[in-house]
Amino acid sequence: MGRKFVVGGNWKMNGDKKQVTEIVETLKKGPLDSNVEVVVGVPAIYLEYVQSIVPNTINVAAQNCWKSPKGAFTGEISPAMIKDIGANWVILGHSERRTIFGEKDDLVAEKVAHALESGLKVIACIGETLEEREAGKTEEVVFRQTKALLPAIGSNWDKVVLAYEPVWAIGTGKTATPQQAQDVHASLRNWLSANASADVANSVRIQYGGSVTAANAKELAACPDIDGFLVGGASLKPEFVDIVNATQ
Ligand SMILES: O=C(CO)COP(=O)(O)O
Repeated sequence: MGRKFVVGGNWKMNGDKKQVTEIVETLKKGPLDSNVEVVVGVPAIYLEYVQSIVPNTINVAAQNCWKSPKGAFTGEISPAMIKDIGANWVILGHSERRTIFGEKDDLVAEKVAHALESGLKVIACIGETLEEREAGKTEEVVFRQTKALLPAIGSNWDKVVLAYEPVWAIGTGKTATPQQAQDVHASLRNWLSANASADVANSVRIQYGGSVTAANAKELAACPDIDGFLVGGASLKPEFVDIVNATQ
């Protein structure tokens, strides 16, 4: 097993040049647990700048990209462009992309396939809404979202991190309990064992995201099937260092 803990900071559409510089300074001071992989999800316009100031122990991710290398797609960026400025990761299928920008499972899958083909690593996000959870459909939804990704990922599971982010826990201060998160992560692993392979199920890292803070990170990190976090609001604050170090 030995899944390396991976913590992502999704800055979303926040920060200006001064603030992103300060965040990077805080991360450089750390100290950050060297056993943890750290990825910062940066607004497109600051990707190259942040890539130029982070130490090589910190990875930089775009928060979205398009599904082809170039062309008449006004306002979009391609995996080739992300790679060109030296970043190696992209976050895809975030619930805000799905709900606000109408991205469906199929489009997310096409983006994942193209990003992987282009040599990027992918944080692929899945998660149910409150309505779906209350209707008892959590597993049905996360399995459907993951199933759409199977052909897109193919044999590239080692380049993929799954982020389970229940939509009702994002930005709400309402964290899933460690048990709720652990249960979904464990059933995802069972599903992957049956639908991908036992090896994929054992080796893929599954992050939890949704109102993770320094105060709740340790308890969540102690769950056997939680292999990291995707952090929104708290990734803009110094407490992100403590979240990275939650397994210490
Ligand atoms: O959406 C998230 C990370 O991608 C979670 O956001 P919050 O940590 O602000 O709830």
